[in-house]
Amino acid sequence: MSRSGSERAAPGVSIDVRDASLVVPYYVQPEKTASSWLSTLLGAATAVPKRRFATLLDGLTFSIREGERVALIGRNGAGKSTLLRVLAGAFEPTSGTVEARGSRQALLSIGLGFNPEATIMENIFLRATAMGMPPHDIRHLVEPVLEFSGLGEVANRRLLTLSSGQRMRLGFAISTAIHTDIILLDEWFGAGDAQFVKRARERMMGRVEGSKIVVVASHNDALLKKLCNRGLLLDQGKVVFDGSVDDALAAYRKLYPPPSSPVDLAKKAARDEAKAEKLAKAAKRAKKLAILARRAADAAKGEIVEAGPAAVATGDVAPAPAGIAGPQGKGKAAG
Ligand SMILES: Nc1ncnc2c1ncn2[C@@H]1O[C@H](COP(=O)(O)OP(=O)(O)OP(=O)(O)O)[C@@H](O)[C@H]1O
Repeated sequence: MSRSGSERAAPGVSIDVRDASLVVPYYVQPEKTASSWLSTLLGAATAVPKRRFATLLDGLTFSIREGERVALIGRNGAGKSTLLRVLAGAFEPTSGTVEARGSRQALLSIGLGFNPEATIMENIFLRATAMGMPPHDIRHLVEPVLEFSGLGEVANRRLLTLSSGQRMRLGFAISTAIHTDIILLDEWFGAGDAQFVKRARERMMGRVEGSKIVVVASHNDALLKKLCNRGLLLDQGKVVFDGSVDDALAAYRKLYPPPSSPVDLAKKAARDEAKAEKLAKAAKRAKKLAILARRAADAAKGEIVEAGPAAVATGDVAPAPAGIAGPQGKGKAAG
């Protein structure tokens, strides 16, 4: 790793993670082989699930300072979203510490924290309260949120009457309505109609530019290169590389080489076929040479060879004369 996690904390906006781990319990059904649907049903109803523990984050230590825009890189299940949740304060690490200085805003799950029975207006209040905003600030937030989400006309309808795209708009509008020092983003999303997506992107870029620390988890290399100036590579809940985005992406590709494209696969198949053809030709030539060599050896011993030159020329193995069986060159014709 090219950066040390033991730098001293500087004043200002920062995130310090020290030996943080997150271990969670989960339950698994015991494996059973049932002989009939009835025993399958009974087994499922009576089996006691077993408790296991999963280490989602494993002894992470790093610091993020003002001006840093960190890309979280890693394959599916590496722990990126879990780490973002820990950085956002939604999950407490089971050991170690996470200290964040500065106001934080996380865009993790846009629809999280909504009450489907409450109206859109009420949901704006609920969500903004959950984000820690004082009531007098929330009042100023309502109009801009309704305007940005384009839901002003239906502000008094219950949330459950909205489409999923409309809910996403509302969630996005609320989450990005305020400026914070630290912004935590999970994947770049593109839901909604093209016009909204364009506005959402513009707003997001504005928020990213106006934030002092940005942490973004994404599988979009181009986006990460554009947004970030530091890359953390996660693998199985551990930070396995910390450095520039380009170097982190290169380390990721080294760890998990990308699968070949269909074009590459077709080219490789053609190369393999040509190689196999070459090998077959070489084997045929070797066979001919072996026959010629054997004949020469037989001739030298003064024996009669029972194969015509045409057969040898076409590459076929010289047949034994009819009625006489046995391996070639073993003196079948001599008797
Ligand atoms: N509540 C849970 N109980 C047990 N395992 C969990 C739980 N939540 C997540 N996991 C596991 O933790 C691991 C990390 O998940 P996480 O969502 O952080 O990965 P990720 O890097 O964000 O993946 P992706 O790129 O797919 O979004 C996964 O193996 C996942 O199955």
